[in-house]
Order: sequence, then structure tokens, then C-alpha cells
Amino acid sequence: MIPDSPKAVKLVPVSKTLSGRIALPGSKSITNRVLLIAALAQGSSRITGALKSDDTTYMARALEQLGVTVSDTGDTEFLVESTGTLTPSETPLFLGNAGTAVRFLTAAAANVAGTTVLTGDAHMQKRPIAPLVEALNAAGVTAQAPTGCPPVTVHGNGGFQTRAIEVDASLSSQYVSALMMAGTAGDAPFSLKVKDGDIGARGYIDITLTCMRDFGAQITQTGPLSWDIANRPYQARDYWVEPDASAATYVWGINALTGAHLDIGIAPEAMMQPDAKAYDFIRQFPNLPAVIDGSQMQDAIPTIAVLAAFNHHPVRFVGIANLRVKECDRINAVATELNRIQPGLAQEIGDDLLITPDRSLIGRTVEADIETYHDHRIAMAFAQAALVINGVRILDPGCTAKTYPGYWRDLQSVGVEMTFD
Ligand SMILES: O=C(O)C1=C[C@@H](OP(=O)(O)O)[C@@H](O)[C@H](O)C1
Ligand SMILES: C=C(OP(=O)(O)O)C(=O)O
Repeated sequence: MIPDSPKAVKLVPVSKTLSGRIALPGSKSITNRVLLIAALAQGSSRITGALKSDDTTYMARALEQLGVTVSDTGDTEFLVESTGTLTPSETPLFLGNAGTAVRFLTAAAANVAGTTVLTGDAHMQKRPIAPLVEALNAAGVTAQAPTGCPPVTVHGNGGFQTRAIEVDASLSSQYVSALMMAGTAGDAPFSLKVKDGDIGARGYIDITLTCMRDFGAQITQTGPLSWDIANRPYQARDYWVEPDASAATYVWGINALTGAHLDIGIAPEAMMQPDAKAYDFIRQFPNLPAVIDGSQMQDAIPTIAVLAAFNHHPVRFVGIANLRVKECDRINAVATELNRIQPGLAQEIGDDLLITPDRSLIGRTVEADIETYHDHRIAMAFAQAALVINGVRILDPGCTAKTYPGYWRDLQSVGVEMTFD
């Protein structure tokens, strides 16, 4: 049994080869895109394989506030019924720390005939949104975020008034995805360009394009990072969401580190999410390359960085500056918590992270309480270390609820023993 709000979890290091099947939750990125696109389509869309977690619940409840019916029709299923038009909400949309929900709905609020206020928890109120607000202003939509972070107020007027804009996506690709998905509304095609060709995780844009096209959108690529989006309504349809690739990285990491044979039932090549690329690195463990560019698989970096602490050679992670503006400053969090296990394991060099491994930690006892900073990925990544070092406790393990509420239960189901405090 897992208590309701455990303070900590301690895993028993593995002494036998773990094996079995882990049915991963659905992709957060795809679930939240498809929830929104289905809400912008007239008719019913049944979403199967969906993620049910804090982030998708915030998205679903917010869409209901905007006049859409989103029913929980199963453990991995939503039924979305919509007129295709979002209506104003009298109360603010509270979106926790769900970056996708906040960014996607901020742009979609431009299509609402009225004012929408979007906010989130204390962490979200420190995550930048100014570039998206500036892009909306450039599109003729009155919107403000006085601190540069949520809360945001958007005065929607049926869509973007100016039909060709640029957006600065250097801090988050989600701004681009958000503008694209909302851009199908209005009475003329919408042209979007990324300023200075600078973007972190380009792969997330590809997921957005795929989901939009799957719901009938017409998009023409006009340059390396520019698109023309036709003004035509989305078509409601049923949709299957593939398993979450970022969640898969923890299982791949546990397999690589402990020699386990955990099967997730899907090959990395079959996934469209950028983090599936992490498999190519994880499978090289304990000979991870000396330099890993994390720019195209950002959410997988905590996983690989913790794994790197047990590699044969040092690993320097580059291209990861954006990790400082995720749920927490992940560069600092990973470094601080690895150094808590053993000083010197990690070093921040500018926005790079250098891991200097010590394989002799495997099988040793080190009493360390890992702070997780309300960040699901820090908790899930450090579970790898807790499976090979005795005495590592992970604080606030319930924070995995953001994207993987069943994480600890799934590990128990394949034989991992653990105690909760
Ligand atoms: O579009 C998406 O679904 C996401 C994009 C990435 O964020 P940024 O675009 O902010 O880097 C990623 O870290 C996040 O978990 C999901
Ligand atoms: C960065 C993440 O989430 P988001 O930006 O969607 O809150 C994540 O899930 O690792």
C-alpha cells in the first residue's frame, strides 16, 4: 500500500534481475495537445491511451470552464464533446504547474470572445510566458502578464487579428505549439515564424504538426522554422495516444543500470516524441559518450544525468540551458542532489552539467535524502540511484503525480521493494 501523501520513499536496492511488463502512461504532450484540438473541433472525440495525471486533469478541467464537455470515460480515456467554440470562463483557469496547459490555453484564449485569466501554482508563477504574450500582442490580441510569468490575462476577440507574426521561442518551444494550434481559427491563413531560427526542442513542434494534421489542419512549411496554417476548422475524431517517452526513459535507465528486463511494450522507434531519442544514449551505458547534447531530448536529461553518475567516464551535458526554467532549475537540482550522495559527482559549468562518475557507489550504503523540488522528473530519475545505492531516500515521492501518478506502484508491480514514510 502506498500512503496518500508520503514524505519519503526508500527503495530496496535490487538483488535479483527485475523483469516484467510496465504499461506506461500515455504521453503528456500528446494528451494535452489532443484535448485542446478536440475541444476546438465541433463534435465528439474519444481519446484513448490518454494520460490521467495532474497536468492532463488541469487541462481537462480548464476546457470544461471554457464550455467544453470533457468526460473521464475510463482510466486511460477522455470523451471530448464540443461545439468547436470556447466560451469565456468567469473564474480564472488554475493550471497547477502544467506548462503545456498554461501555454497552449493562453494562445487558445485569443479565440474566446471575452476575457480569460490563466494562473498556476507558485512554481508556475516563476515560469516565463512573456514571449508568448508579446507574440499575442503582435497578433493584435490584448494580453498581459505583468511579472512576465503567469497569471496572464487574455482579452480574446475571436482569434488573431494580425495574421502573420514572429515568436521568440528560445525559452520554450511550447509558445510555438500554442500559437500553431490556436492559429487555425479566424478568417484568413495564419503565418508563424520563429524569431532568429532559435528553438530548443524542435521535436515538440513536429508532434504539434502531426496532431493538428490528424485532426484535419492544413499546414505548409514555408521555411526551416516558419509555417502557413490554413483557416479551417478541426475535424473531431477518435485518437489513440502513444505511451509517454519521457516516462519510458526511467524504465530504460533501470534496465541499463541494474540489468533488468523490463518491457514497455513499444519500441523507441515507434514513438514520435523527442525523448525517444534518449534510448540511443541510454543503451550505451556504462559507456555513455563524453558529451551529450540534450537540446532535443530535454526532459530525458535528469534520467541520463543520474545514470551518468555510474558511467565509466565523465559526461558533459550541453545544450540544456532551458532546463533552468522547467518545473525547477533542473541543472542545479540534479547537481545538488548528486553531490548530496557524494560531493564531486556533479558540477555546473555555466549552463552545462558535468558528471564525474563513481561506479564504486554501486552496492554501497550512503544515507542521503534526495530533495525533489516538487519536480516529478527529479524524483523519478533519482529512483535509479536508489536502486543501486542503499540508504537513498526520495523526498515527496507523490510529486510524480504531475505526469506519472502510478510510478512507484508500477515499480512495485515488477518486484521493486520500497518503504514509505
Ligand atoms: O510541447 C511539449 O509538450 C513540451 C515541450 C518541452 O518544453 P519546452 O518547449 O518549454 O522546452 C518539454 O520540456 C515539456 O515537458 C513538454
Ligand atoms: C517540463 C515539463 O513539463 P511542462 O513544461 O509541460 O510543465 C516536464 O514534464 O518535464
